[in-house]
Amino acid sequence: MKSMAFTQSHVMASRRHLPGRGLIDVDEYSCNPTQAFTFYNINQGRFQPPHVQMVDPVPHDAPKPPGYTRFVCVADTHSRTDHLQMPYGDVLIHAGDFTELGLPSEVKKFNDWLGSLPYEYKVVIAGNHELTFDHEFMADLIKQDFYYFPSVSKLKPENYENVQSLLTNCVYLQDSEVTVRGFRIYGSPWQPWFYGWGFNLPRGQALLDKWNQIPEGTDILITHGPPLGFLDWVPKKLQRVGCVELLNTVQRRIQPRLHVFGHIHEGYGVMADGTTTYVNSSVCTVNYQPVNPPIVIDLPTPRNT
Ligand SMILES: Nc1nc2c(ncn2[C@@H]2O[C@H](COP(=O)(O)O)[C@@H](O)[C@H]2O)c(=O)[nH]1
Ligand SMILES: [Mn+2]
Ligand SMILES: [Mn+2]
Repeated sequence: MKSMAFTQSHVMASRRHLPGRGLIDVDEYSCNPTQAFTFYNINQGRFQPPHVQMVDPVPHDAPKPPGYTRFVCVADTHSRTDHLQMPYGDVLIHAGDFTELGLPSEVKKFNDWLGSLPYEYKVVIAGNHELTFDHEFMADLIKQDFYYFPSVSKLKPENYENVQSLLTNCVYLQDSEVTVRGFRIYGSPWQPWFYGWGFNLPRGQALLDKWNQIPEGTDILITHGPPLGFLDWVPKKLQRVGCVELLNTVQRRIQPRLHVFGHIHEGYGVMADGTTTYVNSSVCTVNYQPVNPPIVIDLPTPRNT
């Protein structure tokens, strides 16, 4: 795919030509995303240029155009922010996996880092590594005889029950929304089951039930995992692992301007489909080295703000 310079006018022009928005059903290829990608690519050209393109992110030193809001997107920092160079911007978005295990000490360290950053707004969701944020996961964990996560298992409930309250330096979203600078931003931590971490759900109806909670009119969607076909390739397995129902929800119902995620560290980068810009902002590589720079995206600020 060839790279293009991202312009919002390109997006606005293409948005008008999309088919009507509809209710999403479970996809027939839901449980096999690699097969889904192949089928939809060959039969529908769904992931092909000219609509689908790689995008060059905005250089960190580029001046912000007048009337725009600058978003600085990160994910998968995994408690490794000490040497991260953060660019200028208005709104920080963190798309989950800010810790290794969701230990309160890690959450406090992350919150201190957030407090040191100058952004006007900081919007954060959890990922599968924020184990203590998933109450059902924690309830199951403490019932088990064999503990997969010993340092988490030995936490006392009173030390993690209100772990969200440690995030005093950001807006934390969990299947919820916030409006900043006129942008409606919705965040959700869920991703397809993979080795029983936090916020894991089976592919199909269970995940679709979560995506059905995303309100129409959402401008910016933050999820931890990618949708099918956008920055979701796992080279070591030769697999696409994005969520098919998330793709259908994004393209056919929500059509946000921006979708920010992480989780698949190998997929770091930016793509667009003519309506939505997709950002995999994983800072860590697959070997958990925090070397990928934050991704900057400029969007025109809604006029009535
Ligand atoms: N084959 C799959 N690999 C996956 C999936 N989800 C994650 N991964 C791999 O793990 C790393 C890191 O993820 P993390 O959540 O532990 O930080 C990711 O980069 C992939 O290599 C999956 O569903 N299928
Ligand atoms: Mn991660
Ligand atoms: Mn993850």
